[in-house]
Amino acid sequence: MIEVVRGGGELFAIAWRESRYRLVLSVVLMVAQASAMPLAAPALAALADSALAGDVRGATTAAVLVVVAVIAALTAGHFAHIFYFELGDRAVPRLERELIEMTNGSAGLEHHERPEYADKLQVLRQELHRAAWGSMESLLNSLGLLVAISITAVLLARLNPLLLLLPLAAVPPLLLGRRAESIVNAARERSAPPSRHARHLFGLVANPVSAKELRVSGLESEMRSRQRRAWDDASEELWRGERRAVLLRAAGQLFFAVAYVLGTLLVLREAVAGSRSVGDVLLVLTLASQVNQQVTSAVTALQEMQRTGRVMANMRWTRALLARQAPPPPDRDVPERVRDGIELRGVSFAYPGTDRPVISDVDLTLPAGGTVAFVGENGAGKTTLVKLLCRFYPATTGVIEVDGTDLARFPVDGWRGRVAAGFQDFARFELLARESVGVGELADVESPGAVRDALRRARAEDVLDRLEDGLETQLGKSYADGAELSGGQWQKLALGRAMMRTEPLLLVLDEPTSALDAQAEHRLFERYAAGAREVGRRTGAITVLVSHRFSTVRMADLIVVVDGGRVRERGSHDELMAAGGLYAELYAMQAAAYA
Ligand SMILES: Nc1ncnc2c1ncn2[C@@H]1O[C@H](COP(=O)(O)OP(=O)(O)OP(=O)(O)O)[C@@H](O)[C@H]1O
Repeated sequence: MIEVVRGGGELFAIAWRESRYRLVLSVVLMVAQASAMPLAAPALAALADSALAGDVRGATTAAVLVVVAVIAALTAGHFAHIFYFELGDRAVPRLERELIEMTNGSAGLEHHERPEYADKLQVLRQELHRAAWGSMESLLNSLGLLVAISITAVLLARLNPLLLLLPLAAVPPLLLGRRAESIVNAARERSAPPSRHARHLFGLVANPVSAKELRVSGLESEMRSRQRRAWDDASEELWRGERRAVLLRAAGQLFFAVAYVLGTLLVLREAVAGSRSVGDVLLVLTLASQVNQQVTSAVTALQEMQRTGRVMANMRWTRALLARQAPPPPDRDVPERVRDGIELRGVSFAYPGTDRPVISDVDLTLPAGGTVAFVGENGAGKTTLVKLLCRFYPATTGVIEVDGTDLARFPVDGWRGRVAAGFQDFARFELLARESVGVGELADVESPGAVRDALRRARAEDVLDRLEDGLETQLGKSYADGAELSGGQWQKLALGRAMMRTEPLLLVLDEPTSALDAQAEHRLFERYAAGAREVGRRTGAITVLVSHRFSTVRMADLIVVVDGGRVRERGSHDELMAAGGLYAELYAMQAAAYA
């Protein structure tokens, strides 16, 4: 209940900030609508009694009041709708903006690793529109209902205090309604993982990129049946919750129906005994049926408000999670150049939500101006080391220092502004080709010269030759006239993007050329290494290269062999070959495979 009140209050505050006059008008009109019907009941009773007594004047006045009340009940809500619809419409983008800013504007990627974050985000995505705007309606409805219930209670109490039990009979349906809602909520959260899995499988089956693999491996029907099973699991979970909820709500309504009949009989008995008028019987019949209506609306409004409460609570949870993740306030400026190097001391790391360390006790120096290659088998921890260097996550223990200063003391944005990176799982920006590359350094996105230079450094100019309008070609299948590129071409553009920063302190190339053939990669890195040394002389920039191809790796100044999250060997190619360890073994194996 506290969550409902808190969520309602937060929504009210958003509406107040968005437009005060719309909020005030909505409240006034909704209250007018809600109180009109209970007020029409005594007017109707007076009409009946006056008519029976032959009092034409009294009957006419009462009839006018009834008409006015009915007109207000029929129209005020519609006018209110105009205003609160706009309020809801404004609240949605406001909440969406906050959600986008929270999830994308945070410093790290930690939250993306948490399953409970994924679950809450899914609920938020599904419910945000409905909650923001449906709840604006139910918030105002609830206010109106509160007024209507109060008027009804006073009128009933004047007839017979026992009738006050009638609104009280609304409590069990309310409680059962709440219970039903939490059952549905729990079912929804339980169904989120299988439903996410089903969506993922649907994406795989529908995606042209995976379509090739699925067909070659004959996986289509297996994927379809898995997708169906996951969907069935999610639906079954939801339906089970919904069925239980419906039964609980029906039981609550039945309870109220019995109370309604008893209440009516109470006044009818007094009327038969002559102590009550026909108008009184009419009054109780009308009011009691309204109480029923009010209860149903209150339950619905409460359910809707619970949804709002949950959305707002999820927003608070996400806000708090991201606030916990916020890095400590920076107290050092990012240096203009790296003098000595980057040093990892006793660095260990486990992904958030897991306790298995994937990096253990790493002590490593990446010398300024040098090219360092990380090699090792799949899952060894190479990419994780790169992510730590980019400050996507803080190390669980240990410290990473740049020239003796803890990396965590620099502003995250400042550090990232001096990191250039190309990843194996690169993004495909379906923009103009110039923008798709240029966003690597936003300040130069409008400069065709800077973009061409970056593409040259990435040896990716040839991609432009195939584009009708060169740099100004729209890319991507989402556009009718968009040019679709091959995987290798997209990757070359991503590499060009990584080359947009001309003065990085750290350049990370995490298998950014896996879609290229080994020779192309080798040539690219030869040329690149020469350029990197040049930049290295100027800014002390360190290049970190992750590759499985030893022909590329061997040209690095320092090769680090990562194995099971630990540094197993380090040295130049010649030193490691002479040592005859894991590197020499892997090198020989690959050389034999290519021979
Ligand atoms: N987001 C994540 N959450 C939990 N564990 C992860 C996550 N990403 C990677 N891991 C685990 O961390 C370990 C190291 O993975 P990492 O991607 O760093 O290896 P890698 O050496 O780069 O492998 P590859 O050569 O296949 O790219 C693996 O056991 C992997 O399962």
